[in-house]
Amino acid sequence: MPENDDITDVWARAVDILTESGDIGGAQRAFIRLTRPLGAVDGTLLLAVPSDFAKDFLETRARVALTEALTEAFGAAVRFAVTVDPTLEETSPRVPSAETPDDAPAPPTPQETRAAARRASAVAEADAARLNPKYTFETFVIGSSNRFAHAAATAVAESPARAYNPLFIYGGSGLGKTHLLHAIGHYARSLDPSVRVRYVNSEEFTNDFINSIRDDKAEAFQRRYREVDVLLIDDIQFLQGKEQTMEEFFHTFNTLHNANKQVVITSDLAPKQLNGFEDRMRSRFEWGLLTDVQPPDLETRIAILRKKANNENLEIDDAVLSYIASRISTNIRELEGALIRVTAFANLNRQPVDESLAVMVLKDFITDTDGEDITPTLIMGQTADYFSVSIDALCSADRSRVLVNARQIAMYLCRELTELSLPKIGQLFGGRDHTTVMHANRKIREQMAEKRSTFNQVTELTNRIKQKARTGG
Ligand SMILES: Nc1ncnc2c1ncn2[C@@H]1O[C@H](COP(=O)(O)OP(=O)(O)OP(=O)(O)O)[C@@H](O)[C@H]1O
Repeated sequence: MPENDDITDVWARAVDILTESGDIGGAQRAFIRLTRPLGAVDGTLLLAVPSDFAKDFLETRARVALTEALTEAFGAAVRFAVTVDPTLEETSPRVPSAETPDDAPAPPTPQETRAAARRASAVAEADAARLNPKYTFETFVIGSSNRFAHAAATAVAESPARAYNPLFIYGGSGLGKTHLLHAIGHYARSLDPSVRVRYVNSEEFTNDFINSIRDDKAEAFQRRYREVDVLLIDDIQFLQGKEQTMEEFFHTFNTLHNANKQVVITSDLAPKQLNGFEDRMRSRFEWGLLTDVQPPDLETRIAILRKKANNENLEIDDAVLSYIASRISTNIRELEGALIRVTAFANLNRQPVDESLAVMVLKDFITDTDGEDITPTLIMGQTADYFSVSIDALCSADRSRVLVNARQIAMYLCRELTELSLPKIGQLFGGRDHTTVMHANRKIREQMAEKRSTFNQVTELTNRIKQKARTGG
């Protein structure tokens, strides 16, 4: 986080990124223009807006897009908190006034910044949970493959630290572990808004820990993870081999557990199979409840697709959903990817989504993936080639239109075709934050349904990548 002096510059950059992304509509930009950055406290940027209405807008409709833009502008994960300052309405240069430059708001004094920090700290608390609004129990489909994990997750959210502690959920990629973690956080907070929840992927935890040592901020780091009621830690397997971080996590875990605070952990493997973890750590993972998630059966896959379609207001025949569900069986992320492609194609061509269209669109997408070895290097190499750019440029900070598009497509394909986590993908693309990858992913999904060129680029590249992987690269 830069010094407060630089905050105005970085804020201006974030506003540019946000505007360029097209995520915020014309009328809504007024809210952004009225927003003033006040300063930074503990990784949280404090923003002031003139009304509750504007605050509500930033915190709900604009939350994801703004967080992503800020993170990109700062070059590190950033949260924001919003405070209402009615005097901004009069002082904001809504109508630029060349004659009265003195009307421009004066930069806040240190006292004002501190006061705003105090006012905003409650908001920052809510922000710190970092939960994806889409991953709730309402959007989670229950089937025999995840019934037990779902029940355990609900029990933990209803009575943190009193049902099972820790709750350890394990299973293959794309089977809903992250979704369940976030759902626990949402539900626990809906039952008791004062519950302090924090979600973190173990790779972010590692980076945060390393940065805290570098910046001599160990205390703030410990506060972040120890002063919570529910700690949700995703993909614990990534701590493997990171001795110091593991040690830190061990103490975090003990502190929370001793203080009767809930810990929920996910992993790709059961504790016993987690190599590179000390026995004392593995045995703690088994103190509470272990539960796995399995690949969903056909009925559950169809139900998941139906729910996704309903949530997106898409009208799709059951025959189409059955067809997609019958062809993709192991990974729910891939199942969603197939649905997106089919509906994007139908939308672009103004055609109804029927089975023959699904068969046609997915003919290359659904291939026997056995033996395929799709690596991020392969994806980056093929994407760079396709757009006639270099891999270095893909990973650089260059934000020219061609590169932004190529980079976002490559990130999207890494997410869809490999099992890499969001932070890992961000790291591969020049040390970007995981929210940048999330943004790219969403952007390309949306663009595929709106721009034929994007749809074609993604389809063509997927085919090339799968082809290369099949023939051994
Ligand atoms: N039972 C379910 N109902 C609805 N959607 C689901 C369900 N299970 C998974 N999904 C969706 O599938 C996608 C992948 O799930 P998620 O990211 O939670 O998987 P994961 O097990 O954490 O994978 P990874 O180990 O790769 O991080 C998400 O979009 C999620 O919403």
